[in-house]
Amino acid sequence: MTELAQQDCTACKAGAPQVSDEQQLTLMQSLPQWHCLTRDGERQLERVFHFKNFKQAWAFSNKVAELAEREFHHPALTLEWGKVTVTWWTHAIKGLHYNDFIMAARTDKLF
Ligand SMILES: C[C@H](O)[C@H](O)[C@H]1CNC2=NC(N)=NC(=O)C2=N1
Repeated sequence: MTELAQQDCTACKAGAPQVSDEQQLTLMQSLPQWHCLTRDGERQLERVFHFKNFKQAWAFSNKVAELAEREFHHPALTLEWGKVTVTWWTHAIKGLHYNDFIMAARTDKLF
């Protein structure tokens, strides 16, 4: 099986299937630093990345933003001194699509 981070996102629009609970369990094994939570009824993937200072956190958040724009799939990013919280989910389906797991794996490669 191709590593998650090597896979490409697929075009996703309203009506696309969310990943099942079983798929989620399997996929999360490749993302040990991430956790799955539910906010406003929507499943999301989230990881907090830690840095020595604000400047390093800022640089990392820029890299994630550039990745998102390239793939046209965008996270929530919370930038703080020494910390970046990255949250992936798919707005169009109000939950988790396979793309979100690919993007989380790609985010790990930027760290
Ligand atoms: C208008 C809509 O948000 C856009 O078509 C794209 C852009 N980036 C996106 N990013 C995420 N995470 N989910 C989306 O549904 C999404 N849709």
